[in-house]
Amino acid sequence: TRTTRPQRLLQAVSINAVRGDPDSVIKAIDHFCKHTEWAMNVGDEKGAILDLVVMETCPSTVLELGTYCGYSTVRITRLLPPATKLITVEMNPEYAHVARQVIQHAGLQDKVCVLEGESADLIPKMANMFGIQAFDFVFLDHWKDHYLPDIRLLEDCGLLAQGSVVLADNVVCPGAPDYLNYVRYNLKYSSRFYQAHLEYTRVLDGLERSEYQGD
Ligand SMILES: Nc1ncnc2c1ncn2[C@@H]1O[C@H](/C=C/CNC(=O)c2cc([N+](=O)[O-])cc(O)c2O)[C@@H](O)[C@H]1O
Ligand SMILES: [Mg+2]
Repeated sequence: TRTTRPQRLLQAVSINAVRGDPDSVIKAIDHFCKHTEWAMNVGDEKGAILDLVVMETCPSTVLELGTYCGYSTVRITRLLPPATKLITVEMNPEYAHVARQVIQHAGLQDKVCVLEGESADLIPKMANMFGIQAFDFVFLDHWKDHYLPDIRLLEDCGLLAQGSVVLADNVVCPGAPDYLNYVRYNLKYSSRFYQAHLEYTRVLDGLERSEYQGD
């Protein structure tokens, strides 16, 4: 049977990227998506904004929803100090398997936990599973209609604290209007928009950074 896009992306990484070198993994995926086959990774332009927000946040605990092939997982984790942990949630077992191999190729497997399952099922279990209080940084890049229910679930589970930063991909394209409305017109968040383009295209898109103001 034909290979899947994630499998073809992984093959490009294993052929073109240097083992243990996260930047070469990122470059190999961006090259694959620009010259061979588009894939829904956050990409290089929005990825540079993601890098800046991660670096200014200096998070100790990180959550990502929607691992896909692990591109943004590698982007974020390569910037984290040794003691930190990143939890990334992926409901598709085949994508999770590809992501684990991409993360391993980057040499970042010891700093990442790829959790297989649906975010709504796993979020309520995280505090106990990992002995954490709150997430310092959350990256939303899963189904766009899950952004709003999942940020509310994170609040209800006490997994956001004052200063927690939530960064959401694709708030213009494909868009997450209910989520945007919630974080922009709600005193619990201080929100700002970073204009950019949809990965590997000239279509307008952007990221929304929302800082939790505390209960
Ligand atoms: N509730 C949940 N729990 C766990 N994993 C979940 C989940 N919902 C979705 N996922 C996973 O997250 C990824 C989906 C991403 C949707 N992005 C997109 O649909 C998307 C589309 C475009 N686009 O169309 O141009 C551009 C982009 O940057 C995009 O992120 C898939 O790997 C999927 O299995
Ligand atoms: Mg995205």
